[in-house]
Amino acid sequence: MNIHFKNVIPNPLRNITHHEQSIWNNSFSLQKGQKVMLNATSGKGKTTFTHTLSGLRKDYSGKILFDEQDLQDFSAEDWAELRKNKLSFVFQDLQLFPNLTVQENLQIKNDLTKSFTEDELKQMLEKLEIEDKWSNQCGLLSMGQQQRVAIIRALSQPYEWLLMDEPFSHLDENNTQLALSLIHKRTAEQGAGFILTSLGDDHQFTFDKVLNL
Ligand SMILES: Nc1ncnc2c1ncn2[C@@H]1O[C@H](COP(=O)(O)OP(=O)(O)OP(=O)(O)O)[C@@H](O)[C@H]1O
Repeated sequence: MNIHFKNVIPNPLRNITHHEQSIWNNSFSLQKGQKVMLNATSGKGKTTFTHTLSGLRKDYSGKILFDEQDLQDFSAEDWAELRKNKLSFVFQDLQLFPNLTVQENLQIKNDLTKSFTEDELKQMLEKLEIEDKWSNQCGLLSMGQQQRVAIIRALSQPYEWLLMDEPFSHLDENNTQLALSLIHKRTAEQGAGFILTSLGDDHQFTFDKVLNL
Protein backbone atom coordinates (compact mmCIF):
# COMPACT_ATOMS: atom_id res chain seq x y z
CA MET A 1 0.00 0.00 0.00
CA ASN A 2 1.43 3.40 -1.01
CA ILE A 3 0.49 6.56 0.87
CA HIS A 4 -0.09 9.81 -1.02
CA PHE A 5 -0.29 13.27 0.52
CA LYS A 6 -1.81 16.09 -1.50
CA ASN A 7 -1.47 19.52 0.08
CA VAL A 8 -2.51 18.35 3.53
CA ILE A 9 -2.81 20.95 6.31
CA PRO A 10 -4.26 20.01 9.71
CA ASN A 11 -6.81 22.61 10.81
CA PRO A 12 -4.89 23.65 13.98
CA LEU A 13 -1.82 24.38 11.79
CA ARG A 14 -3.70 26.28 9.10
CA ASN A 15 -2.56 29.76 10.14
CA ILE A 16 1.14 28.91 10.27
CA THR A 17 3.40 29.47 7.27
CA HIS A 18 4.86 26.11 6.26
CA HIS A 19 8.35 26.06 4.75
CA GLU A 20 9.05 24.53 1.32
CA GLN A 21 10.41 21.23 2.68
CA SER A 22 7.59 20.72 5.18
CA ILE A 23 5.25 17.76 4.71
CA TRP A 24 2.36 20.16 5.31
CA ASN A 25 0.87 21.84 2.25
CA ASN A 26 3.04 19.74 -0.07
CA SER A 27 2.46 16.74 -2.31
CA PHE A 28 4.55 13.59 -1.98
CA SER A 29 4.21 9.82 -1.76
CA LEU A 30 5.54 7.13 0.52
CA GLN A 31 6.17 3.84 -1.27
CA LYS A 32 5.50 0.44 0.26
CA GLY A 33 8.59 -0.87 2.04
CA GLN A 34 10.21 2.49 2.67
CA LYS A 35 11.81 3.32 6.01
CA VAL A 36 10.95 6.90 6.76
CA MET A 37 12.16 9.30 9.43
CA LEU A 38 9.98 12.31 10.27
CA ASN A 39 12.02 14.95 12.05
CA ALA A 40 10.62 17.91 13.92
CA THR A 41 11.01 19.94 17.01
CA SER A 42 8.28 19.83 19.63
CA GLY A 43 4.83 21.16 18.69
CA LYS A 44 5.25 21.00 14.90
CA GLY A 45 2.60 18.33 14.40
CA LYS A 46 4.16 14.86 14.76
CA THR A 47 1.33 13.55 16.90
CA THR A 48 -1.26 15.22 14.69
CA PHE A 49 0.36 13.42 11.72
CA THR A 50 0.27 10.02 13.46
CA HIS A 51 -3.30 10.47 14.67
CA THR A 52 -4.44 11.54 11.21
CA LEU A 53 -2.88 8.48 9.58
CA SER A 54 -4.54 6.24 12.17
CA GLY A 55 -8.01 7.67 11.46
CA LEU A 56 -8.28 9.17 14.96
CA ARG A 57 -8.70 12.65 13.51
CA LYS A 58 -10.08 13.96 10.26
CA ASP A 59 -9.72 17.71 10.77
CA TYR A 60 -7.49 18.57 7.82
CA SER A 61 -7.72 20.00 4.33
CA GLY A 62 -6.11 18.39 1.28
CA LYS A 63 -6.11 14.67 0.59
CA ILE A 64 -4.45 11.58 1.98
CA LEU A 65 -4.79 8.42 -0.10
CA PHE A 66 -3.96 4.82 0.75
CA ASP A 67 -3.29 3.62 -2.80
CA GLU A 68 -6.27 5.15 -4.61
CA GLN A 69 -8.61 5.42 -1.60
CA ASP A 70 -9.26 8.71 0.19
CA LEU A 71 -8.96 8.36 3.98
CA GLN A 72 -11.96 10.61 4.50
CA ASP A 73 -14.15 7.98 2.79
CA PHE A 74 -13.15 5.10 5.08
CA SER A 75 -15.86 3.63 7.32
CA ALA A 76 -15.28 2.46 10.90
CA GLU A 77 -15.16 -1.11 9.54
CA ASP A 78 -12.52 -0.12 6.96
CA TRP A 79 -10.39 1.37 9.75
CA ALA A 80 -10.82 -1.73 11.92
CA GLU A 81 -9.67 -3.92 9.03
CA LEU A 82 -6.74 -1.62 8.22
CA ARG A 83 -5.59 -1.58 11.84
CA LYS A 84 -5.83 -5.36 12.05
CA ASN A 85 -3.83 -6.16 8.93
CA LYS A 86 -2.10 -3.17 7.39
CA LEU A 87 -1.33 -0.44 9.91
CA SER A 88 0.30 -0.78 13.30
CA PHE A 89 1.10 2.01 15.76
CA VAL A 90 3.24 3.01 18.68
CA PHE A 91 1.47 6.13 19.93
CA GLN A 92 3.32 8.72 21.97
CA ASP A 93 1.08 7.99 24.97
CA LEU A 94 1.56 4.24 24.29
CA GLN A 95 -2.10 3.34 24.96
CA LEU A 96 -1.25 0.30 27.06
CA PHE A 97 -3.74 -1.04 29.61
CA PRO A 98 -2.02 -0.03 32.88
CA ASN A 99 -3.93 -2.49 35.09
CA LEU A 100 -3.14 -5.49 32.90
CA THR A 101 0.12 -7.42 32.90
CA VAL A 102 2.66 -7.31 30.08
CA GLN A 103 1.47 -10.76 28.99
CA GLU A 104 -2.18 -9.61 28.89
CA ASN A 105 -1.35 -6.40 27.00
CA LEU A 106 0.53 -8.40 24.36
CA GLN A 107 -2.02 -11.19 24.11
CA ILE A 108 -5.01 -8.90 23.61
CA LYS A 109 -3.46 -7.83 20.32
CA ASN A 110 -1.94 -11.18 19.45
CA ASP A 111 -5.23 -13.04 20.04
CA LEU A 112 -6.83 -10.97 17.27
CA THR A 113 -4.29 -11.88 14.63
CA LYS A 114 -2.63 -15.05 15.99
CA SER A 115 0.73 -13.73 14.77
CA PHE A 116 2.98 -15.24 17.43
CA THR A 117 3.15 -18.08 19.93
CA GLU A 118 3.69 -17.30 23.62
CA ASP A 119 7.32 -18.42 23.24
CA GLU A 120 7.86 -16.02 20.34
CA LEU A 121 6.41 -13.12 22.34
CA LYS A 122 8.74 -14.00 25.21
CA GLN A 123 11.70 -14.09 22.81
CA MET A 124 10.91 -10.53 21.72
CA LEU A 125 10.81 -9.44 25.37
CA GLU A 126 14.18 -11.12 25.80
CA LYS A 127 15.64 -9.25 22.82
CA LEU A 128 14.60 -5.97 24.45
CA GLU A 129 15.83 -7.16 27.87
CA ILE A 130 12.47 -7.10 29.68
CA GLU A 131 11.73 -10.84 29.75
CA ASP A 132 11.46 -10.72 33.57
CA LYS A 133 8.44 -8.36 33.27
CA TRP A 134 6.08 -10.90 31.62
CA SER A 135 3.77 -11.14 34.67
CA ASN A 136 4.18 -7.56 35.89
CA GLN A 137 1.44 -4.94 35.77
CA CYS A 138 2.19 -2.54 32.90
CA GLY A 139 1.33 0.63 34.82
CA LEU A 140 4.03 -0.16 37.36
CA LEU A 141 6.85 -0.45 34.80
CA SER A 142 9.24 2.40 34.06
CA MET A 143 8.38 4.53 31.02
CA GLY A 144 11.26 2.99 29.06
CA GLN A 145 10.02 -0.50 29.88
CA GLN A 146 6.48 0.49 28.86
CA GLN A 147 7.79 1.85 25.56
CA ARG A 148 9.43 -1.51 24.86
CA VAL A 149 6.16 -3.35 25.62
CA ALA A 150 4.27 -0.99 23.27
CA ILE A 151 6.85 -1.59 20.53
CA ILE A 152 6.57 -5.38 20.91
CA ARG A 153 2.77 -5.14 20.90
CA ALA A 154 2.90 -3.14 17.66
CA LEU A 155 5.17 -5.78 16.10
CA SER A 156 2.74 -8.55 17.14
CA GLN A 157 0.40 -8.15 14.19
CA PRO A 158 0.71 -8.13 10.41
CA TYR A 159 1.31 -4.69 8.93
CA GLU A 160 2.35 -2.92 5.77
CA TRP A 161 3.19 0.27 7.65
CA LEU A 162 4.32 0.73 11.22
CA LEU A 163 3.92 4.27 12.58
CA MET A 164 5.85 5.21 15.68
CA ASP A 165 5.57 8.56 17.46
CA GLU A 166 8.77 9.20 19.43
CA PRO A 167 8.95 5.54 20.51
CA PHE A 168 12.46 5.82 22.01
CA SER A 169 12.06 9.00 24.04
CA HIS A 170 12.66 7.13 27.34
CA LEU A 171 15.28 4.67 26.05
CA ASP A 172 19.05 4.94 26.30
CA GLU A 173 21.18 4.49 23.19
CA ASN A 174 21.76 0.76 23.72
CA ASN A 175 18.05 0.03 24.16
CA THR A 176 17.17 2.26 21.22
CA GLN A 177 19.51 0.24 18.97
CA LEU A 178 18.08 -3.06 20.26
CA ALA A 179 14.54 -1.84 19.57
CA LEU A 180 15.45 -0.48 16.12
CA SER A 181 17.09 -3.81 15.20
CA LEU A 182 13.95 -5.74 16.15
CA ILE A 183 11.75 -3.26 14.28
CA HIS A 184 13.95 -3.49 11.16
CA LYS A 185 13.93 -7.31 11.27
CA ARG A 186 10.17 -7.71 11.71
CA THR A 187 9.45 -5.01 9.13
CA ALA A 188 11.78 -6.56 6.54
CA GLU A 189 10.27 -10.04 7.09
CA GLN A 190 6.92 -8.66 5.95
CA GLY A 191 8.22 -6.45 3.13
CA ALA A 192 6.66 -3.59 5.11
CA GLY A 193 7.74 -0.01 5.80
CA PHE A 194 7.78 2.24 8.81
CA ILE A 195 7.50 5.90 9.71
CA LEU A 196 9.40 6.99 12.78
CA THR A 197 8.86 10.43 14.26
CA SER A 198 11.71 11.83 16.27
CA LEU A 199 12.88 15.05 17.85
CA GLY A 200 16.32 14.60 16.24
CA ASP A 201 18.05 12.40 13.64
CA ASP A 202 20.62 10.99 16.01
CA HIS A 203 19.99 7.32 15.22
CA GLN A 204 22.68 5.17 13.67
CA PHE A 205 20.36 3.64 11.08
CA THR A 206 19.96 4.97 7.59
CA PHE A 207 16.48 5.70 6.33
CA ASP A 208 15.14 5.63 2.77
CA LYS A 209 13.49 8.99 3.21
CA VAL A 210 13.75 11.81 5.72
CA LEU A 211 10.77 14.14 6.06
CA ASN A 212 10.55 17.43 7.92
CA LEU A 213 7.79 19.40 9.54
N1 LIG B 1 -7.30 19.41 18.50
C1 LIG B 1 -6.49 20.47 18.49
N2 LIG B 1 -6.99 21.72 18.67
C2 LIG B 1 -6.19 22.80 18.66
N3 LIG B 1 -4.86 22.75 18.50
C3 LIG B 1 -4.31 21.55 18.32
C4 LIG B 1 -5.09 20.35 18.32
N4 LIG B 1 -4.24 19.31 18.10
C5 LIG B 1 -3.01 19.83 17.98
N5 LIG B 1 -3.04 21.17 18.09
C6 LIG B 1 -1.89 22.08 17.99
O1 LIG B 1 -1.14 21.66 16.87
C7 LIG B 1 0.27 21.78 17.15
C8 LIG B 1 0.95 20.44 16.92
O2 LIG B 1 0.58 19.53 17.96
P1 LIG B 1 1.19 18.05 18.03
O3 LIG B 1 0.71 17.43 19.29
O4 LIG B 1 0.87 17.34 16.77
O5 LIG B 1 2.75 18.37 18.10
P2 LIG B 1 4.03 17.41 18.25
O6 LIG B 1 4.95 17.76 17.13
O7 LIG B 1 3.59 15.98 18.33
O8 LIG B 1 4.61 17.90 19.62
P3 LIG B 1 5.48 17.13 20.77
O9 LIG B 1 6.81 16.78 20.13
O10 LIG B 1 5.60 18.19 21.82
O11 LIG B 1 4.68 15.92 21.18
C9 LIG B 1 0.39 22.30 18.57
O12 LIG B 1 0.57 23.71 18.52
C10 LIG B 1 -0.96 21.97 19.20
O13 LIG B 1 -1.34 22.86 20.20
